[in-house]
Amino acid sequence: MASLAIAEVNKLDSEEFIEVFGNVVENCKLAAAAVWSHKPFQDVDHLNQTIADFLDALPQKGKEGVLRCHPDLAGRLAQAGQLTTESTQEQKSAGLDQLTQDELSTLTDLNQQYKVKFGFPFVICARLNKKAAILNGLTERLKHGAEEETLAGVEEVKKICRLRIADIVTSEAKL
Ligand SMILES: NC(=O)N[C@H]1NC(=O)NC1=O
Repeated sequence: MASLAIAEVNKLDSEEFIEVFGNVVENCKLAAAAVWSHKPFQDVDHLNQTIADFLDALPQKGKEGVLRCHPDLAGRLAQAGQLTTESTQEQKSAGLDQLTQDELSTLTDLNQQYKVKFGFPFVICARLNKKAAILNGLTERLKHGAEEETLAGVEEVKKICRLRIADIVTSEAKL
């Protein structure tokens, strides 16, 4: 539900901006707090790019920390109904609330192997993937090296972020 024009975004003070954009990177208000100082944003692409630049500029440990702010797909918080509103919708859109017992135990097992190997959770943009693509992606990405996988995870965070921002900011048609 897009409701804010970029001109209105540019008028938000830092507190309001963090309130509105504090979860575009899951559980990471710091990202919103950091990019606020780059306003005015010319358009929604500029806002997206500023967040992407912030994520890219983080050192390896910072990127890992951002990934660690994400809940497991169909994990403990999902089972307990304790995900953020955004994550709840996203996981639902991928069909992760409709897994069979077998699929759930496969996903739980792969998530666990992934965390043991890399030290952070598997992150993928659930709105752009259905459950089969998520299970395949997880199996494939388990074969990666740590640095490669940190970068893959951050690219997924950017996709999640772009879609969340599209729900908040109207994108003006370019004439
Ligand atoms: N672990 C993980 O990928 N979580 C996320 N993915 C997504 O689209 N929303 C999330 O919370």
